[in-house]
Amino acid sequence: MKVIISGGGTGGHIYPAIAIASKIKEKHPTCDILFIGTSSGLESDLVPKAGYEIKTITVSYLRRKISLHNLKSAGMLLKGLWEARKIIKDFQPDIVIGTGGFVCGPVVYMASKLGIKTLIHEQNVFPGITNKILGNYVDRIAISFEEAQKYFKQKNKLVVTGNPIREEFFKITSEEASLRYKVNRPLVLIVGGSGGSASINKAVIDMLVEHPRNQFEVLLVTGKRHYKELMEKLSQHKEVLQYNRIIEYMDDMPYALKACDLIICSAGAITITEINAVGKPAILIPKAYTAENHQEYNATALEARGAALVIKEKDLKSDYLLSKIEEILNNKEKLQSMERASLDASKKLVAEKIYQEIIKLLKH
Ligand SMILES: CC(=O)N[C@H]1[C@@H](OP(=O)(O)OP(=O)(O)OC[C@H]2O[C@@H](n3ccc(=O)[nH]c3=O)[C@H](O)[C@@H]2O)O[C@H](CO)[C@@H](O)[C@@H]1O
Repeated sequence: MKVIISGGGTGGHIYPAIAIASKIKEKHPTCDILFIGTSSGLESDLVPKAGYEIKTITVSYLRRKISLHNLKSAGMLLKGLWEARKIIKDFQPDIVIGTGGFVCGPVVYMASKLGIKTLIHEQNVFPGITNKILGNYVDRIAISFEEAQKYFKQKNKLVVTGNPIREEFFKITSEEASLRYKVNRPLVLIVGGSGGSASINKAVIDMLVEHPRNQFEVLLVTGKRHYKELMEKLSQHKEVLQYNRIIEYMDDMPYALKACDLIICSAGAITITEINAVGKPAILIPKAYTAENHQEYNATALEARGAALVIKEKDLKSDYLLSKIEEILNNKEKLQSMERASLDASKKLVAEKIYQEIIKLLKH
């Protein structure tokens, strides 16, 4: 069996792609899997680390207005289509899978034009533009939330699977996780998605500068591009680092998430799925600039289930954040009911369901 998987830009598109690849490998150990991404996306780092080969193509995004950039983008799109065609023809896959991000547009489109079976996976309640367009060409559309069905016209192609995440989230025990990350205070993990969030970082740093030593310990993951500047700022506030931990990227998210008592994060769909898998309560701060404001849809869906509290970026102030953290941590009943609701929202066997869809397509 030969499979091409494409998806990239941010972790929210790459980790599901890796989870699908691992499931296929588990079922077919001799299967050949090739990833297609871009050289600038996070995938060129994460995919080889996960043990898979990746080839890169040229991609750009189109802006709404006609501009010099747009003409250049159109040229790059043609180049990307041509490069994708060559890789697909050389590799001869049985199926091509897309997990979102601009890069999977030319790859999955070209595969469908070449008559190869295709499946896309959408992680969010509100679908991304690439997947919405690809919906017209692919054989199957796997979605993660029932609420997403209304945004796709091609009802007969839809299947609700949930978001596939790394197996470790289901396997690690609390004891193993605590050994790695826990101290003698409650642990509050804070992360603004795979790229970090400037507004979350600011509110948290302001909070810690004001209150460096709390009843809880903060483990802040800043995102690589924000780290240096924040650490420079903190050089005058040594006590913040004495009582809390600040890192640029968390390579060990399954352990850190399992070890924490509360997570504060932006509302990326994969992080939310991981939170539910380990049954943690969350404060969600949707990134306001995301396409069609899709993070707010993700966040509200979890809040409606009683597993999260949502703070809009415009309301995010350090004092307010501190009061909400304390309110949740100090109310055992609330904490436990949020934990239960979070676990209840978790979908099981997602990668297996997607794998079964792949097999069905290949049999036809
Ligand atoms: C700004 C933007 O448009 N973000 C989108 C992107 O998010 P983004 O990549 O930020 O989103 P997610 O929160 O969905 O996923 C992040 C992934 O990276 C991992 N991680 C993150 C930080 C870290 O230090 N270590 C680590 O391993 C998380 O565990 C998770 O697996 O794709 C998601 C899925 O389509 C969307 O819902 C998000 O809205």
